[in-house]
Amino acid sequence: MITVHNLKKTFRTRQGGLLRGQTRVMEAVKDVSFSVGRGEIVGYLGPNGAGKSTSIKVLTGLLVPDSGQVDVGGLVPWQDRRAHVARLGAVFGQRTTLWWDLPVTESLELLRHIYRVSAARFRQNLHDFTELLELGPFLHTPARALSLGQRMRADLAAALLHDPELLFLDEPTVGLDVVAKERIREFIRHVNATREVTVLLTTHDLTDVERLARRVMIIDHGSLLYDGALAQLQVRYGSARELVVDFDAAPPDPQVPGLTLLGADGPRVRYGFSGAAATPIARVTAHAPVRDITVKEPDIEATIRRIYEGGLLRSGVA
Ligand SMILES: Nc1ncnc2c1ncn2[C@@H]1O[C@H](COP(=O)(O)OP(=O)(O)OP(=O)(O)O)[C@@H](O)[C@H]1O
Repeated sequence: MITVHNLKKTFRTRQGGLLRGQTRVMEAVKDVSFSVGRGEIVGYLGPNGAGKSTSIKVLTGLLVPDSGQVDVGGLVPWQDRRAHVARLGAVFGQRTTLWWDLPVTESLELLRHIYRVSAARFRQNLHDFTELLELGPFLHTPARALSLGQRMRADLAAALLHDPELLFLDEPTVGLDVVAKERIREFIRHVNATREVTVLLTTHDLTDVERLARRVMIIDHGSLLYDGALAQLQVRYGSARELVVDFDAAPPDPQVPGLTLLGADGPRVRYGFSGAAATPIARVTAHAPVRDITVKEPDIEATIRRIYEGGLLRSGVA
């Protein structure tokens, strides 16, 4: 569906202040290559200023790269803009594509004309999305009067009305409460599964990624640092699993062979380990009488933070 090869995009800006007049060159995307198959959901992650929006803008045809090849379903986005745009949808959590003063239905009706969606197809999609996203109660409300959650649901319907093959989602759950977030994610999963829509998801909410994407790409300073399975990221770069043990009494020597001692606080001792928990648990219970044991899984948020902070993978794409 998407093939990107050696993509490079540089911005040149005139400096102000002391450096007035000098040109600053910012390599927003340095040398990025990846491909995404039809029907995949891929999380596209990176800290602020990493190069995500720039690469997405190239993929949507809004920006022309300095060099590199991009193919989206057989088209070059910035060359075949009209045909390309007809096949993609986008939702930006931070802003709406709906007309601010128009009732939602009228915005959808306008989009139907812009995208030349047949009347029958429009009726069917509107019916499906109204049901799935529960749009009914606010279809006749102007966008400006919608709650954030309602606005996001209406925007999703608007983005999918013309049956795009590819959907760009930029912070689709930002600012929503947990229930509203889950609803949006459920809908995205549904359209991906039933319509085979390919989804590129940019978000700072890692729960979105965990719930939706099996694959993640991580970009920083314009270079792709990781492209692979989310689960593999945890195995390779996550911190160890943790065993929290409550002994009957504080053990005189909390060290247990084969386990990494992380900390001891009276009878509660924490150990790090990798792999299955059975052996570490057996070792601990053989060490001293135990009252309770819990296994704490490594936190994806912490893993990604470590990658951003330490440039853990900077040596190349994993
Ligand atoms: N039009 C532009 N002119 C000059 N510099 C730009 C322009 N657009 C982006 N940049 C710079 O390119 C770099 C990458 O920006 P980009 O917007 O792609 O990052 P991002 O990963 O999307 O960040 P965020 O998560 O904050 O949206 C940044 O240093 C940014 O300042």
